Amino acid sequence: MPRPWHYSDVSDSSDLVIDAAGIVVRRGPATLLAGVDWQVELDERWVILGPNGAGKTTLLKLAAGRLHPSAGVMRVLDERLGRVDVFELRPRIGLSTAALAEEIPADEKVIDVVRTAAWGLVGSWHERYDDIDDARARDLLARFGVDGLAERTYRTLSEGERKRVQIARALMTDPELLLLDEPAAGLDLGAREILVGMLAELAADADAPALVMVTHHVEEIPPGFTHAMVMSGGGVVAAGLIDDVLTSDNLSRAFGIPLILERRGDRFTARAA
Ligand SMILES: Nc1ncnc2c1ncn2[C@@H]1O[C@H](COP(=O)(O)OP(=O)(O)OP(=O)(O)O)[C@@H](O)[C@H]1O
Repeated sequence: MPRPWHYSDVSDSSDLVIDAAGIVVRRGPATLLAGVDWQVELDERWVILGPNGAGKTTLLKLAAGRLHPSAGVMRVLDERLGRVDVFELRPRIGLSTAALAEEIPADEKVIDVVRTAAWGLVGSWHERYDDIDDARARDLLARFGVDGLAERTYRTLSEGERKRVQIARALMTDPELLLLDEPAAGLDLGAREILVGMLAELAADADAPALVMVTHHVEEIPPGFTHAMVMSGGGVVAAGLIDDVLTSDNLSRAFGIPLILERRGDRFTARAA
């Protein structure tokens, strides 16, 4: 079976990694996204915020090439969804979601959770790995401070350790775009702060892919994130530079209650007004 991609692949894509114009997603009578415009460049780090049901995960699925718009034009890494072979596009995009994590077999070894991404698999089968795969997987685990757990069974890890393994896995194919859906969900305060610190390091790395992170909590926004989108009811309340978009007004509009957003240094907090 040929490998679907090579680490040395050089992309000739432009700096625009996501270009969404007038995106509508309908499911039966429901409109999940109602005319979303969004552009993301290679060196940008985005956070997407919004209440339950706002359409955040739906937008992330589009960006991951796992959903097509009902209307509008969605280009990801210079490829237009609907015209590109998504199986060629997907290895260029790192994705970490709770739904993907649920597919990891409980008895899988941690190193295999990461390595199998090289084959686009979840769960090892009879695939063979080159030394380069093994070294890359171990480097990524080390980057997230979990290399000492490489031979452990995935199910024996704490939630915080699992989340870090999932992000290491999402980076395995050296993607040009990394999409993280609620990476800090369910973590205790210490585990959250460790993860936020690691994502801040990733955000500061000029060689890192473009980053898009969905979260419910402004406290989880890593330092160094440059842009924000606030969503509500399938639409965009505001999108752009983080300082312009993350305001008490925009959050209050999106969540439907008066909120006060405060920034201290490079971190945010929010509470009811
Ligand atoms: N297949 C579907 N058919 C009908 N409605 C759907 C379908 N999938 C999602 N929805 C609805 O679309 C809306 C947006 O869902 P989405 O998961 O994108 O929201 P979200 O902002 O990620 O929410 P959360 O913060 O709760 O994860 C929700 O109201 C959801 O119930």
